[in-house]
Amino acid sequence: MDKPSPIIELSNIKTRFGMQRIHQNLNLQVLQGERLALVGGSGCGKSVLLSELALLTEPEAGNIKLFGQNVKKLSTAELKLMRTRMGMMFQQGALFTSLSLLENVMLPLREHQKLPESLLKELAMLKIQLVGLPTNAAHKLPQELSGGMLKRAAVARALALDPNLLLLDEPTAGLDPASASAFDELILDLHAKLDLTLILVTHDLDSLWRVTDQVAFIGRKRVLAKEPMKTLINNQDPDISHYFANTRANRAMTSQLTRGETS
Ligand SMILES: Nc1ncnc2c1ncn2[C@@H]1O[C@H](COP(=O)(O)OP(=O)(O)OP(=O)(O)O)[C@@H](O)[C@H]1O
Repeated sequence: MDKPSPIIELSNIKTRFGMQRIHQNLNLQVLQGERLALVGGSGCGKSVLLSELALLTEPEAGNIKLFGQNVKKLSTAELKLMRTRMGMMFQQGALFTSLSLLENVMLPLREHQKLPESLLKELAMLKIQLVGLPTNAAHKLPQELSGGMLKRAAVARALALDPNLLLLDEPTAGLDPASASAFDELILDLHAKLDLTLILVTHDLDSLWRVTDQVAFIGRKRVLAKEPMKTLINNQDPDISHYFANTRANRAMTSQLTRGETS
């Protein structure tokens, strides 16, 4: 089998807000099909990096290559097309509260695909079912859904345009352990069914063990390591070992050992 090609190549990314330097010469490569988490201490710039990858914000300097193309060289129309190849799930779901779940999922379809209304509805319903939501949830408003359902709804919207790359910002934050675990299984299932590359920002150690095959650790304003959880946990870099040296990490490792490894 051919070696997977890089879907993301970040080189020498520099980001700052005013005097605050966030990334300094950050490099990262993500291969097609990977299930990668971005981890690191609070405020190290994980969400900012995710929004740069989603082309929502621009770094101060450096190169971003997505799907083999340098984004700086793309026209406005090409950038718009590239955005449709990425689905982003925001931390708070970011659904429009005045629209039903169905209408929320139809929004990106309506914007990008000139299709009859009935077909748009049908496509949106398929996405709602794909994320394991009951069809009767489609006509509910976001505030009528539970936390776990809201997360699934946000994923349904992120998948509306059949993206190749799915970006998830703290997908299990705020969920109870059973819902978080069910959400991890959903992500794994979608990855397998839809041939996706996944990038998730998470502090959830159970998700790190269960969902990812690679973890990029951000510290000292750059990527200090990119490796599977089982080697990262033993990485001797002081920032990495400090991050994992707590009881929650040990608890997750124990639970991983008892659940068996994913791959
Ligand atoms: N639009 C902005 N303007 C100014 N500062 C910002 C902006 N967005 C983020 N920051 C700052 O950049 C830093 C990195 O933020 P980011 O949200 O990426 O951190 P994070 O690693 O995701 O943290 P956490 O794990 O706590 O969510 C923080 O200090 C944050 O306050």
